[in-house]
Amino acid sequence: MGSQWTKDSVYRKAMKAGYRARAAYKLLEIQQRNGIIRPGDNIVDLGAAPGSWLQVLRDLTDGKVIGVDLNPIAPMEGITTIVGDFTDPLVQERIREEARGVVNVVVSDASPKLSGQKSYDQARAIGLGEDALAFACTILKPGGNMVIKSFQGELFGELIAEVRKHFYSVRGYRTKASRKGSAETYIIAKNFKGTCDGAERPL
Ligand SMILES: C[S@@+](CC[C@H](N)C(=O)[O-])C[C@H]1O[C@@H](n2cnc3c(N)ncnc32)[C@H](O)[C@@H]1O
Repeated sequence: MGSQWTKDSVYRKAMKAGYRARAAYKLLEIQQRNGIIRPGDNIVDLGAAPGSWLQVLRDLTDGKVIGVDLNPIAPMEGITTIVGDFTDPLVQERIREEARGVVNVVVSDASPKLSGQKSYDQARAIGLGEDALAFACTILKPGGNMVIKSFQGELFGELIAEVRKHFYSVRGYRTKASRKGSAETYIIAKNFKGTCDGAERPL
């Protein structure tokens, strides 16, 4: 994960366990506390490289798992990977084709390259969360669940309000595996209403 990821104890634990990144523990905790994934679910993972969430997802479901990232993801048995920008309509079309009809869960751990300028980085991260939500609304099955990586800050409230328009149950959740002092907060959205703000649902 580049130089942002120092070799702290969670990192060392993850490497020992065979995970590709320490982020695996964030998803494991999210699942344990929020039960977003059921066995048999078909899942799309946005911003999936290097692939530790995909490793966790593979163990949680027998359904189809699709990982998408700007960067290549080293091959993983039983996982479909797509290299591309998930906001690109052509990439979205490929995801739809691979999903072949039913997506029960969308998880997004996507984050932009950080510039170090706090408010600029937060605005871009929130924008990416909005993009993930807009896309998820076009592929998720009604009743489906979603996880969106986000950051606390002035725009966080707007994003969570937007998510609430589309899901019956929504909460912010900070994982213990997140770095100390980080504003990182995941939005846990359950029970998709099936509405898409007038946008077409191609599936
Ligand atoms: C924190 S990493 C994800 C770690 C991953 N969950 C794991 O467990 O290995 C964030 C990823 O988001 C990706 N990303 C950012 N914007 C993206 C976009 N528009 N489309 C696809 N991937 C994106 C980055 O390339 C980066 O690999």
